[in-house]
Amino acid sequence: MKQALTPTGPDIFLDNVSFAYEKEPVLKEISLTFEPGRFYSILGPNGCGKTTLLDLLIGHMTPDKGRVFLRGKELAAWSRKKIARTIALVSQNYNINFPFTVEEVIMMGRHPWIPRFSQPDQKDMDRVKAVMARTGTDTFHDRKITALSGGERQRCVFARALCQDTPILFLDEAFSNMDISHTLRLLNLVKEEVSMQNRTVISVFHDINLASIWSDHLIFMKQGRVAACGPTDEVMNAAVIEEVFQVESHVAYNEYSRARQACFKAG
Ligand SMILES: Nc1ncnc2c1ncn2[C@@H]1O[C@H](COP(=O)(O)OP(=O)(O)OP(=O)(O)O)[C@@H](O)[C@H]1O
Repeated sequence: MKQALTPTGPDIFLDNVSFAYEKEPVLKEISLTFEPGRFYSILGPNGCGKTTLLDLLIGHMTPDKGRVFLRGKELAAWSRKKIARTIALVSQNYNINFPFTVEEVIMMGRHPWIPRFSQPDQKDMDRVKAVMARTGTDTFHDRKITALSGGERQRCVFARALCQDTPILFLDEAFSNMDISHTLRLLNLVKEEVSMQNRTVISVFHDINLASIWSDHLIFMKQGRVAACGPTDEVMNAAVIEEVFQVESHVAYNEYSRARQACFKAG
């Protein structure tokens, strides 16, 4: 996946990145390239560094070694506002404890685009309405976020990120609390955004089979390193799953889902 940097090149490029919170490195010598208009999924065991990787890619933390480039320019040189106009994150940890309404929370996604000391204009309001309709959050738009179920809240946070209208979208276990119907609805929506708007999506998944159906590329991580990465059809196999998760599986192409799927057995 690694390639030379060019102005029209990748959206994100990591060059030999390492990072530690304390003494032990959590990410070790990671080099990756993310091209525009593709859906990437990051998979791997608990604690292998998936969320930490997304945090580095959005500039919440800086690498101890190596460099991160966003659209050809080192991330360290980007302002917070410019990053917010370029990358939206649906975080695993979204604690909203103030009783904002759903509509107010989704409108927060427009903030990087609203000039300082200004109010949202008609365009912002229209955008929020359109996203609420697409995500099914319009049915509870006036309810307090603090009074919603886990899945409803997650849909609301997803809608806020979509409203941010960024070319790059990070999803960190963004569907973990959603039922299958809402998960499929939003994954189809994301896929549409990737193909119609040329958005780049990087999603952390625990469900290998969902990742396989929706992703163009898979990145398997293990103990802070990239264990395997490449086009989904090439890396979605039993040997990789066993190496990364230490579980046996049977992996084969499935006609119905039109993707390679893994089966597991008890015992
Ligand atoms: N703020 C922190 N301070 C110290 N260590 C941390 C901190 N955040 C995460 N870690 C550690 O870094 C490692 C990687 O954590 P990370 O959250 O990136 O894993 P993950 O792959 O996203 O895990 P999961 O699948 O459980 O969400 C873990 O061992 C974790 O305990």
